[in-house]
This record gives sequence, structure tokens and C-alpha cells, in this order.
Amino acid sequence: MFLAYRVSRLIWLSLGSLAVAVGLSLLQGEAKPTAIISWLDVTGEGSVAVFSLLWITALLASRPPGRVTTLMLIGLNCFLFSATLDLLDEFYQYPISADWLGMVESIPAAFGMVVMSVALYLWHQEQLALGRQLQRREMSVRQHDLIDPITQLYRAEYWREQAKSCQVSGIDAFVAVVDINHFSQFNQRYGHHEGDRFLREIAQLLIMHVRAVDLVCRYAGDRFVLLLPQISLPEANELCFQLRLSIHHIAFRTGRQTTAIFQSARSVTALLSADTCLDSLLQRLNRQLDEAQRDVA
Ligand SMILES: Nc1nc2c(ncn2[C@@H]2O[C@H](COP(=O)(O)OP(=O)(O)OP(=O)(O)O)[C@@H](O)[C@H]2O)c(=O)[nH]1
Repeated sequence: MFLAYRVSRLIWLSLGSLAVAVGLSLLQGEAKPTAIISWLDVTGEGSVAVFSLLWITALLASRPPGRVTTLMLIGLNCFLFSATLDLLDEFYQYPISADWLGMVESIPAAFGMVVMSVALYLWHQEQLALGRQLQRREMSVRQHDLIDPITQLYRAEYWREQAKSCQVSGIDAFVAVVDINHFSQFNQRYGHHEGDRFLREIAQLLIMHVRAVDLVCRYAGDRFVLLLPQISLPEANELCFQLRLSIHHIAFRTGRQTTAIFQSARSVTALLSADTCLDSLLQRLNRQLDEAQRDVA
């Protein structure tokens, strides 16, 4: 409703400028004989007036009402006013007493130029702000895509990005993969829903136990991949040992059960150097984890 009111007000502004220009010419001028009318000038000046009107229509149809639209319309209406007077003086001649009409004809066009310049500057600012907003939205969608909905940890793709950036920056790091033992049996016995809850607890525990610089991501299923920058092999092994110990001590309870469930985990560690192929490294670590489980079984 308010939008329609504003648009109609702007349309009235355009019709008003046209009416004032025509009214002034009719009141002050006297029709020229057709023989002295320069049709070339009429075509040139007429096209400026027609295009001003077309631009106003296009602006009203395509832009939402607002400060920029209003300023643009004011600027274009000034052009329209001057162009209409300019066109009409091809058909009407004015007495010397109406010399002021010349001023009335040229000043709005100059004023319109200033207003249009301000409008174009604000439009540019508007586009920049819009660009920033779209970029932020794109970033948040992208970030959202990188997060695992069950554990709220970053997915493996994010881990790869960070591991690559470690390699590019020449930061030494160790990679660790932690796997929950017999998780499929856990799922079968307590249900997938409880399995999800357990995975969430493990994720929180891992985050709590690593250093602030470390990254914990969900690799797949019951497997978690860690990026441990600036750490020695004994320190990385000690950290993984502590993590396994903590997982083993989780007293998980399902439903109203008072009896706690305990799960164990296993882990493998490897150095990430600048020339390490991430895919081969992950394949190797996954293989080692599978072999470790076969050896236990
Ligand atoms: N609850 C739950 N289970 C999942 C999810 N993703 C994968 N799983 C289950 O995790 C189990 C992983 O099975 P396996 O890779 O054989 O692992 P495991 O049973 O722990 O066997 P080992 O690792 O060899 O001890 C499968 O039963 C999957 O169905 C998930 O998001 N939620």
C-alpha cells in the first residue's frame, strides 16, 4: 500500500514536470509559423524529452522505491522539464518579457545533473553493500555445507583444505585418525539414534581434549580425522593415547538405563610434510586402522 503510494507520487512528479513545462510555453509563447520550424532541432530535442520519459518509466518499473530511486527520478524529471521546454520553444516564440524562461529552461537540467551524480554515487555504494551481503551469505552457505549435521564438526573436505594450507605455508603437522571400535554392534544393540548421540559425545570430548591449534573433523561414520600442527611425534602419540583413554572412560547411558556402556577406540598417526599426497596418506592411515582391528579380532 505504502509502496503503491510512493510509486504513484513519483509518477505524479513526472507528469507534473511535463504539465508545468507545457503550461509555461502555452501561457508565455506564441505559436511559430510552420515554415520556420527546424525539424532537425525538433527531432534532436524531442528525442531527449522522449528518452527522459522512457528512462523514468524504466526506473519506476525496475527499481524498488528508496533514496536512490527518488534522487534518480528527481534528476530525470529535471532533464524532462528542461528538454520539454527546449522542444516547445521550437514551436513557440516568446516575447522579450519572457526572457526568464531561458533560465527556467537551463537551470533544472544543470540541477538534474548534480542530483543524478549524487544518485549514481549512492547507487554504487548500494551495489558494494549488496555485493558484501551476497559474499557473506555465500560464505555462510559454504560453511554450512562443510559442517557435519550430526557431530557439528567440520567434514573431511574442510580438513583437506586446512591440511593443504598447512602444506603450502610450510607448517609441520601430524595427522591422526581415530576410530571407534565395534560401532556397528553398538548401533545394532542400542539403535541408530543412540549411535548418533554417542558420536556427538565423542566429538565434544575430542574437541575438549585437543589443543586450541588442533583441528578435529568427522572423516566418515565412526572415524575422526585430526590435524595437529607444530607437534612432535611423541607428543602426537601421547595426545592420541589420551584421547583413546578418554573415549574409553565415557560412561554412556541409553534411555533410562543406569548401566553404563563403554567403547574403546584405536588411532593411527602420520607426519604431514609439504610433499605428502593427502589422498594416499588418508588411504594408508585407513588401511592401518583396518589392519589394527583385524589383528585385535
Ligand atoms: N548412528 C550412526 N551410525 C553411523 C553413522 N555413520 C555410519 N554409521 C555406522 O557406523 C558403523 C561403522 O561400521 P564399521 O566401519 O564396520 O566400524 P565398526 O563396526 O566400528 O568396526 P571396526 O571399526 O572394525 O571396529 C556402521 O554400522 C554404520 O552404519 C551415523 O551418522 N550415525
